Amino acid sequence: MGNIVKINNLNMSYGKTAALKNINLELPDDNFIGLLGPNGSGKTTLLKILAGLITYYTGEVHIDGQPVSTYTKSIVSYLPSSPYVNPRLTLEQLINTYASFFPNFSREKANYFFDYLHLAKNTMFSHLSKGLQEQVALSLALSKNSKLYLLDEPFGGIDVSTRDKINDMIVTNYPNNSTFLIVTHEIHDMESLLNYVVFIKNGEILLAKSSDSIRSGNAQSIEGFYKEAFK
Ligand SMILES: Nc1ncnc2c1ncn2[C@@H]1O[C@H](COP(=O)(O)OP(=O)(O)OP(=O)(O)O)[C@@H](O)[C@H]1O
Repeated sequence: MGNIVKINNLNMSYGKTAALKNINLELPDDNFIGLLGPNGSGKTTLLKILAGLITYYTGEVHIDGQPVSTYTKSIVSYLPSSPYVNPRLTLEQLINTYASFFPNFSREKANYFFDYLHLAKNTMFSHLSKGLQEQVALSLALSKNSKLYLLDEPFGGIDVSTRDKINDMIVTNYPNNSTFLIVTHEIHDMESLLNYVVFIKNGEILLAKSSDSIRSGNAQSIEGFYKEAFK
Protein backbone atom coordinates (compact mmCIF):
# COMPACT_ATOMS: atom_id res chain seq x y z
CA MET A 1 0.00 0.00 0.00
CA GLY A 2 1.16 3.50 -0.85
CA ASN A 3 -0.22 6.98 -0.72
CA ILE A 4 -2.29 8.16 -3.67
CA VAL A 5 -2.15 11.76 -2.43
CA LYS A 6 0.71 13.60 -0.74
CA ILE A 7 0.34 17.23 0.22
CA ASN A 8 3.04 19.40 1.77
CA ASN A 9 2.61 22.88 3.20
CA LEU A 10 -0.43 23.69 1.10
CA ASN A 11 -1.85 27.20 1.50
CA MET A 12 -4.65 28.63 -0.59
CA SER A 13 -6.55 31.91 -0.29
CA TYR A 14 -9.45 33.51 -2.12
CA GLY A 15 -8.22 37.10 -1.99
CA LYS A 16 -7.93 37.83 1.71
CA THR A 17 -9.87 34.72 2.77
CA ALA A 18 -7.50 31.91 3.72
CA ALA A 19 -9.30 28.71 2.68
CA LEU A 20 -6.51 26.16 3.36
CA LYS A 21 -3.78 26.73 5.93
CA ASN A 22 -0.51 24.83 5.86
CA ILE A 23 -2.03 21.48 4.99
CA ASN A 24 0.17 18.40 5.28
CA LEU A 25 -1.69 15.26 4.38
CA GLU A 26 -1.12 11.77 3.02
CA LEU A 27 -4.04 9.71 1.79
CA PRO A 28 -3.53 5.94 1.63
CA ASP A 29 -4.56 4.34 -1.65
CA ASP A 30 -7.21 1.67 -2.04
CA ASN A 31 -9.51 3.28 0.50
CA PHE A 32 -12.85 5.00 0.91
CA ILE A 33 -11.92 8.22 2.61
CA GLY A 34 -14.37 10.69 4.11
CA LEU A 35 -13.36 14.36 4.04
CA LEU A 36 -15.52 15.72 6.83
CA GLY A 37 -15.91 19.17 8.31
CA PRO A 38 -18.35 22.02 8.90
CA ASN A 39 -19.54 24.42 6.18
CA GLY A 40 -16.77 26.66 4.92
CA SER A 41 -13.93 24.51 6.27
CA GLY A 42 -12.18 24.10 2.89
CA LYS A 43 -13.38 20.68 1.65
CA THR A 44 -14.51 21.77 -1.82
CA THR A 45 -11.41 23.90 -2.23
CA LEU A 46 -9.19 20.90 -1.49
CA LEU A 47 -11.09 18.74 -3.98
CA LYS A 48 -10.83 21.42 -6.67
CA ILE A 49 -7.06 21.62 -6.14
CA LEU A 50 -6.75 17.83 -6.47
CA ALA A 51 -8.93 17.95 -9.60
CA GLY A 52 -6.59 20.56 -11.10
CA LEU A 53 -9.31 23.24 -11.24
CA ILE A 54 -7.64 25.60 -8.76
CA THR A 55 -3.99 26.24 -9.52
CA TYR A 56 -3.27 29.36 -7.48
CA TYR A 57 -1.86 27.92 -4.26
CA THR A 58 1.50 27.46 -2.57
CA GLY A 59 2.94 24.15 -1.44
CA GLU A 60 3.21 20.76 -3.08
CA VAL A 61 0.36 18.53 -4.19
CA HIS A 62 1.17 15.10 -5.63
CA ILE A 63 -1.24 12.48 -6.92
CA ASP A 64 0.11 9.03 -7.76
CA GLY A 65 3.60 10.46 -7.31
CA GLN A 66 3.11 13.29 -9.85
CA PRO A 67 2.43 17.00 -9.35
CA VAL A 68 -1.07 18.03 -10.47
CA SER A 69 -0.86 17.91 -14.27
CA THR A 70 -2.44 16.48 -17.40
CA TYR A 71 -1.39 13.05 -16.16
CA THR A 72 -3.09 13.42 -12.77
CA LYS A 73 -6.23 14.79 -14.49
CA SER A 74 -6.33 11.62 -16.59
CA ILE A 75 -6.45 9.39 -13.50
CA VAL A 76 -8.89 11.50 -11.47
CA SER A 77 -12.68 11.54 -11.74
CA TYR A 78 -14.27 14.58 -10.11
CA LEU A 79 -17.93 14.97 -9.22
CA PRO A 80 -18.62 18.61 -8.24
CA SER A 81 -21.33 19.35 -5.67
CA SER A 82 -23.39 20.99 -8.46
CA PRO A 83 -22.44 18.96 -11.51
CA TYR A 84 -22.84 20.45 -14.97
CA VAL A 85 -24.38 18.06 -17.46
CA ASN A 86 -25.73 19.18 -20.84
CA PRO A 87 -29.47 19.31 -20.04
CA ARG A 88 -30.65 18.79 -23.64
CA LEU A 89 -29.04 15.38 -24.06
CA THR A 90 -30.69 12.06 -23.33
CA LEU A 91 -28.86 9.64 -21.07
CA GLU A 92 -27.92 7.59 -24.15
CA GLN A 93 -26.43 10.71 -25.78
CA LEU A 94 -24.60 11.53 -22.56
CA ILE A 95 -22.98 8.10 -22.63
CA ASN A 96 -21.86 8.72 -26.24
CA THR A 97 -20.53 12.19 -25.41
CA TYR A 98 -18.59 11.03 -22.37
CA ALA A 99 -17.21 8.05 -24.28
CA SER A 100 -15.88 10.34 -27.01
CA PHE A 101 -14.35 12.82 -24.53
CA PHE A 102 -12.82 10.50 -21.94
CA PRO A 103 -10.69 7.55 -23.07
CA ASN A 104 -11.13 5.93 -19.63
CA PHE A 105 -14.94 6.12 -19.77
CA SER A 106 -16.66 2.74 -19.68
CA ARG A 107 -19.95 2.53 -21.61
CA GLU A 108 -20.59 -0.84 -19.99
CA LYS A 109 -20.40 0.67 -16.53
CA ALA A 110 -22.62 3.64 -17.40
CA ASN A 111 -25.24 1.30 -18.90
CA TYR A 112 -25.00 -0.92 -15.85
CA PHE A 113 -25.40 2.01 -13.41
CA PHE A 114 -28.35 3.52 -15.29
CA ASP A 115 -30.09 0.12 -15.39
CA TYR A 116 -29.28 -0.51 -11.73
CA LEU A 117 -30.85 2.85 -10.78
CA HIS A 118 -33.79 2.35 -13.20
CA LEU A 119 -32.87 5.45 -15.21
CA ALA A 120 -34.36 5.17 -18.70
CA LYS A 121 -31.69 5.99 -21.29
CA ASN A 122 -34.09 7.68 -23.73
CA THR A 123 -34.95 10.34 -21.12
CA MET A 124 -33.67 13.86 -21.61
CA PHE A 125 -31.50 14.98 -18.67
CA SER A 126 -33.56 18.16 -18.12
CA HIS A 127 -36.73 16.07 -17.72
CA LEU A 128 -35.36 14.31 -14.64
CA SER A 129 -35.95 15.48 -11.08
CA LYS A 130 -33.01 17.08 -9.23
CA GLY A 131 -32.29 13.89 -7.28
CA LEU A 132 -32.39 11.74 -10.42
CA GLN A 133 -30.09 14.22 -12.18
CA GLU A 134 -27.65 13.78 -9.31
CA GLN A 135 -27.86 10.01 -9.72
CA VAL A 136 -27.00 10.43 -13.41
CA ALA A 137 -24.04 12.72 -12.67
CA LEU A 138 -22.73 10.30 -10.05
CA SER A 139 -23.13 7.35 -12.43
CA LEU A 140 -21.19 9.19 -15.14
CA ALA A 141 -18.38 10.08 -12.70
CA LEU A 142 -18.16 6.47 -11.50
CA SER A 143 -18.06 5.19 -15.08
CA LYS A 144 -14.62 6.66 -15.66
CA ASN A 145 -11.98 4.08 -14.76
CA SER A 146 -9.86 6.20 -12.45
CA LYS A 147 -7.32 5.85 -9.70
CA LEU A 148 -8.80 8.64 -7.61
CA TYR A 149 -12.49 9.56 -7.39
CA LEU A 150 -13.26 12.95 -5.86
CA LEU A 151 -16.93 13.06 -4.93
CA ASP A 152 -18.28 16.33 -3.51
CA GLU A 153 -21.48 15.58 -1.60
CA PRO A 154 -22.62 12.69 -3.81
CA PHE A 155 -25.73 12.16 -1.66
CA GLY A 156 -26.80 15.83 -1.75
CA GLY A 157 -30.33 15.49 -3.11
CA ILE A 158 -30.57 11.71 -3.19
CA ASP A 159 -33.33 10.08 -1.13
CA VAL A 160 -32.45 7.95 1.88
CA SER A 161 -33.75 4.70 0.37
CA THR A 162 -31.47 5.06 -2.67
CA ARG A 163 -28.36 5.91 -0.64
CA ASP A 164 -27.70 2.32 0.49
CA LYS A 165 -28.17 1.19 -3.08
CA ILE A 166 -25.56 3.68 -4.23
CA ASN A 167 -23.14 2.66 -1.48
CA ASP A 168 -23.48 -0.93 -2.73
CA MET A 169 -23.05 0.24 -6.32
CA ILE A 170 -19.80 2.02 -5.42
CA VAL A 171 -18.36 -0.87 -3.41
CA THR A 172 -19.18 -3.57 -5.97
CA ASN A 173 -17.96 -1.72 -9.01
CA TYR A 174 -14.90 0.23 -8.12
CA PRO A 175 -11.69 -0.63 -9.96
CA ASN A 176 -8.94 -2.38 -7.98
CA ASN A 177 -6.44 -0.06 -6.29
CA SER A 178 -8.59 3.01 -6.70
CA THR A 179 -9.33 5.47 -3.93
CA PHE A 180 -12.42 7.49 -3.15
CA LEU A 181 -12.20 10.86 -1.41
CA ILE A 182 -15.75 11.74 -0.49
CA VAL A 183 -16.99 15.03 0.93
CA THR A 184 -20.19 14.46 2.83
CA HIS A 185 -22.36 15.85 5.58
CA GLU A 186 -24.35 12.58 5.56
CA ILE A 187 -21.89 10.80 7.84
CA HIS A 188 -24.50 8.38 9.17
CA ASP A 189 -25.45 7.16 5.68
CA MET A 190 -21.85 6.82 4.50
CA GLU A 191 -20.31 5.49 7.70
CA SER A 192 -20.39 1.85 6.59
CA LEU A 193 -18.49 2.75 3.41
CA LEU A 194 -15.73 4.89 4.89
CA ASN A 195 -12.63 3.12 6.15
CA TYR A 196 -10.52 6.26 6.60
CA VAL A 197 -11.51 9.77 7.61
CA VAL A 198 -10.02 13.24 7.47
CA PHE A 199 -11.45 15.99 9.67
CA ILE A 200 -10.94 19.57 8.49
CA LYS A 201 -11.86 22.76 10.32
CA ASN A 202 -11.21 26.37 9.32
CA GLY A 203 -8.82 25.26 6.58
CA GLU A 204 -6.72 23.07 8.90
CA ILE A 205 -6.53 19.28 9.16
CA LEU A 206 -7.62 18.12 12.62
CA LEU A 207 -6.99 14.41 12.06
CA ALA A 208 -6.49 11.77 9.39
CA LYS A 209 -7.06 8.23 10.66
CA SER A 210 -8.53 4.85 9.84
CA SER A 211 -12.17 4.44 10.82
CA ASP A 212 -11.28 1.34 12.84
CA SER A 213 -8.78 3.25 14.99
CA ILE A 214 -11.44 5.89 15.70
CA ARG A 215 -14.06 3.30 16.57
CA SER A 216 -11.78 1.20 18.80
CA GLY A 217 -9.93 4.13 20.40
CA ASN A 218 -13.07 6.10 21.23
CA ALA A 219 -15.71 3.40 21.51
CA GLN A 220 -18.07 5.32 19.27
CA SER A 221 -19.16 5.72 15.70
CA ILE A 222 -17.45 8.16 13.35
CA GLU A 223 -20.59 10.27 13.48
CA GLY A 224 -20.47 10.35 17.30
CA PHE A 225 -16.75 11.16 17.28
CA TYR A 226 -17.32 13.87 14.66
CA LYS A 227 -20.01 15.51 16.77
CA GLU A 228 -17.70 15.49 19.81
CA ALA A 229 -14.79 16.91 17.83
CA PHE A 230 -16.82 19.75 16.30
CA LYS A 231 -19.20 20.68 19.09
N1 LIG B 1 -15.11 31.57 -4.96
C1 LIG B 1 -14.85 31.98 -3.71
N2 LIG B 1 -14.52 33.25 -3.44
C2 LIG B 1 -14.24 33.67 -2.20
N3 LIG B 1 -14.23 32.87 -1.10
C3 LIG B 1 -14.54 31.58 -1.30
C4 LIG B 1 -14.87 31.07 -2.61
N4 LIG B 1 -15.15 29.75 -2.49
C5 LIG B 1 -15.00 29.45 -1.18
N5 LIG B 1 -14.64 30.55 -0.46
C6 LIG B 1 -14.36 30.59 0.97
O1 LIG B 1 -13.33 29.65 1.25
C7 LIG B 1 -13.60 28.95 2.45
C8 LIG B 1 -13.69 27.46 2.16
O2 LIG B 1 -14.80 27.21 1.30
P1 LIG B 1 -15.14 25.76 0.76
O3 LIG B 1 -16.22 25.90 -0.26
O4 LIG B 1 -13.89 25.09 0.34
O5 LIG B 1 -15.70 25.05 2.08
P2 LIG B 1 -16.52 23.70 2.27
O6 LIG B 1 -15.91 23.02 3.45
O7 LIG B 1 -16.55 22.93 0.99
O8 LIG B 1 -17.98 24.21 2.65
P3 LIG B 1 -19.45 23.55 2.49
O9 LIG B 1 -19.50 22.37 3.43
O10 LIG B 1 -20.36 24.65 2.94
O11 LIG B 1 -19.63 23.19 1.05
C9 LIG B 1 -14.88 29.56 3.02
O12 LIG B 1 -14.51 30.56 3.92
C10 LIG B 1 -15.55 30.15 1.79
O13 LIG B 1 -16.38 31.23 2.14
